[in-house]
Amino acid sequence: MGLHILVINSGSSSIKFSLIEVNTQKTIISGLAEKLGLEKAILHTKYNGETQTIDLEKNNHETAMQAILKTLGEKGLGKEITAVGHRVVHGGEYFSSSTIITPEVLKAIEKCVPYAPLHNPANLIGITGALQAVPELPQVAVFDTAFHQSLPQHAYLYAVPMEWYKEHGVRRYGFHGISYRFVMQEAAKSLQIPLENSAFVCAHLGNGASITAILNGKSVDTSMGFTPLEGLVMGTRSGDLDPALIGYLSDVLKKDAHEIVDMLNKKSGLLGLSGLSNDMRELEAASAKGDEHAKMAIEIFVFRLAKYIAAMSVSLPRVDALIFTGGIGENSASLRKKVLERLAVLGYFVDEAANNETTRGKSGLISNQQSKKAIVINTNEELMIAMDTAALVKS
Ligand SMILES: Nc1ncnc2c1ncn2[C@@H]1O[C@H](COP(=O)(O)OP(=O)(O)O)[C@@H](O)[C@H]1O
Ligand SMILES: CC(=O)OP(=O)(O)O
Ligand SMILES: [Mg+2]
Repeated sequence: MGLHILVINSGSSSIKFSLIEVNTQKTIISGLAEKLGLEKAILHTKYNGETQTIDLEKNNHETAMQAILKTLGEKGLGKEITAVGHRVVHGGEYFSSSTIITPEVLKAIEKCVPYAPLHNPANLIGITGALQAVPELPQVAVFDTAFHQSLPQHAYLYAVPMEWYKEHGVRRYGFHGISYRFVMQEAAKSLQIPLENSAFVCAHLGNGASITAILNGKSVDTSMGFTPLEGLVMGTRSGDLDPALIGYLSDVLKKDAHEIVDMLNKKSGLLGLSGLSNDMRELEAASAKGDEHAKMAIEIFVFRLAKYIAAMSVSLPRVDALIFTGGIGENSASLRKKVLERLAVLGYFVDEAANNETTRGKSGLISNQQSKKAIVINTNEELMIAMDTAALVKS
């Protein structure tokens, strides 16, 4: 019997889980506990092609973790778990790779809470919930930031007083590293390029969106910064803007800086522009029906992304391939086409047939013979977490 890893991605109001058999890379069972902290928390489970939904007795993360483990137990899967792997969003400068969770590791993750007040507290609750529920199992933390610890100083420092970096950790950290690590390996395999001698620009376009320049398997530049707010236009996040806006808006809206930042995180991006939705699928449907705001939101998303692809190209000596991943990158053929059209100046040209609707959700090249290579790669953050966890537990 191979190693079975329970992967936990604990967010502020949800816990996503999957049980992964590492040797076969199969997901045996997966699910989502949602509406935690709200009125009626529920747990959805997908097993053997069937979906089951149950109400949770209490609406907190501990109850959700217990319910997840109980469900695994009822299906006879509880005893098979070898270890638990957790996604942790912010590891600061403490972690450049995944690590077995010890009391010291927990303390370091706690120290990063002020850097990621939306994410790290939820990650910690997921970890403590699992430690309470299955104290006998090894637990591993896999960080979104770790992959970007290879950033050179010129890419991670902001042009602000140096004391801010030295005393307060003000720098660009970068995120989505779990996805980038998985996707670059898959891209190298698919293009038959050795990873140690490769140069990729990789766009991870999900609800959160970022882009990274990857040289020889290492991050050398990335669009997200001190927090996951910087860079591209996202579902509900603004991405880049003039920081002077925070002072101005604080005055005219009579809100403090934290409230403004909260609105930049939760009420901006595609949602703010369209006034309709943070969801690209819904915006594409609305745009097709003539909704001008949805159309504009998509255009701004595409424009910023194309600009960033150009910028990231400058961080590399050459570009072997442009990679699209994440829910939008993997599924939206029309968005990829719009982006490549803006990149003709860099030598990218779409292959209409390869990039058509029937290739939705599939990995593969989408550029034509004359073009520099552009490729879609499906990400799998859960599998990456499971593989890291298995490797640490084995060693
Ligand atoms: N067929 C599709 N066409 C366009 N956008 C899609 C499609 N499928 C998923 N998406 C978009 O992908 C985004 C979610 O990406 P995903 O990577 O699943 O999110 P998360 O960051 O929450 O993991 C949403 O904006 C969703 O609308
Ligand atoms: C770090 C981050 O932005 O994560 P997500 O895309 O899951 O929101
Ligand atoms: Mg995501």
